[in-house]
Amino acid sequence: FRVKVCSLCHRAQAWARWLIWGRVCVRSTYAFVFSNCTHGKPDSVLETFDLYSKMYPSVCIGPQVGEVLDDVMRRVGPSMVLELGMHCAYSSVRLLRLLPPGGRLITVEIDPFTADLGEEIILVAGFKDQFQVLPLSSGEAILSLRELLAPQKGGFSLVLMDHDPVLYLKDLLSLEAEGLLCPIGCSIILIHRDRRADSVKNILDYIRTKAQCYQIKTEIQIMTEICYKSAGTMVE
Ligand SMILES: C[S@@+](CC[C@H](N)C(=O)[O-])C[C@H]1O[C@@H](n2cnc3c(N)ncnc32)[C@H](O)[C@@H]1O
Repeated sequence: FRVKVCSLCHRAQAWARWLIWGRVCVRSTYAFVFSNCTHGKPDSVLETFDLYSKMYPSVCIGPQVGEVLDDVMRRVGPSMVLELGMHCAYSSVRLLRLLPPGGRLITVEIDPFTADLGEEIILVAGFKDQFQVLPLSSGEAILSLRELLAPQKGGFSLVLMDHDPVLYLKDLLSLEAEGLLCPIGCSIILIHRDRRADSVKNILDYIRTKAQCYQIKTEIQIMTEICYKSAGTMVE
C-alpha cells in the first residue's frame, strides 16, 4: 500500500512539474521572442527562438532539424500542411515561410493557453491568413479536418508530427482512415526525441509492413521522413 501511495505521489509531482514548468517555458519563450525579434520578419523570429534555446531549455525542433525540414518543404512544395504539436510555433513559422502561394497550414495544439501564444507568434512573424490554429487534441482535430479541407479535397501533402510519440501510429491510422493523406504523395515527418522508444519502433514497424504505400525516405538525428502514396499510385 505504501509503495502504491509513493508511486502516486511521484506521479502527481511529475504532473505538477510539467504543468508549472511547461507553462513557464511557454510564457517565457513567448515573452523573449515577442520582445527581441523584428516583428513581421519570420527569419528574425526564428533567430530569436534559436537565441532563446542557447540560454534556456526549449522544446523547439531547432535550426539543424529545421533546415532539413526546410529542404523537405522546398522539395514537396505542399499546398496543404498539417502540423500536430505547435507549442510556441517555431516549426509553424518555419513551415509558413516556405509555403507556396495559396498554400495553407493547419496546426494543432492540445493546450489552449499554448495555442493562443503560438498563434500570437505566427502573427508577430507577419502571417495573417495562410494558417489556422486548432486548440484540440490531435485525435479530435483529425476527426474535424475533412470538413476544413473540403474545398481542396486532395488531402495534406505534408504532415509534421511533433506532439506525443505514443499517438503517432494511432494518428497516422486515423489520417489514413479519414482519407486525409494526399493520395498522389504525402511526406510525413516524425520528430522523435527518443529513437529507442517503443512508440517510434511501432510506427516504423507498421510502415515496413505497408511497403505498397509507405517508404522511409530519410532518417536523421531526431527526424524520420516517410513518403506515402495510396496503393494504386505507388511507383515501384
Ligand atoms: C515538442 S512540442 C512541439 C514543438 C514544436 N513543433 C516546435 O518545434 O516548436 C510538443 C507540443 O505538442 C503538444 N501536444 C502534446 N500532445 C498533443 C496532442 N495529443 N495533440 C495536440 N498537441 C499535443 C504539447 O502541448 C506541446 O506543445
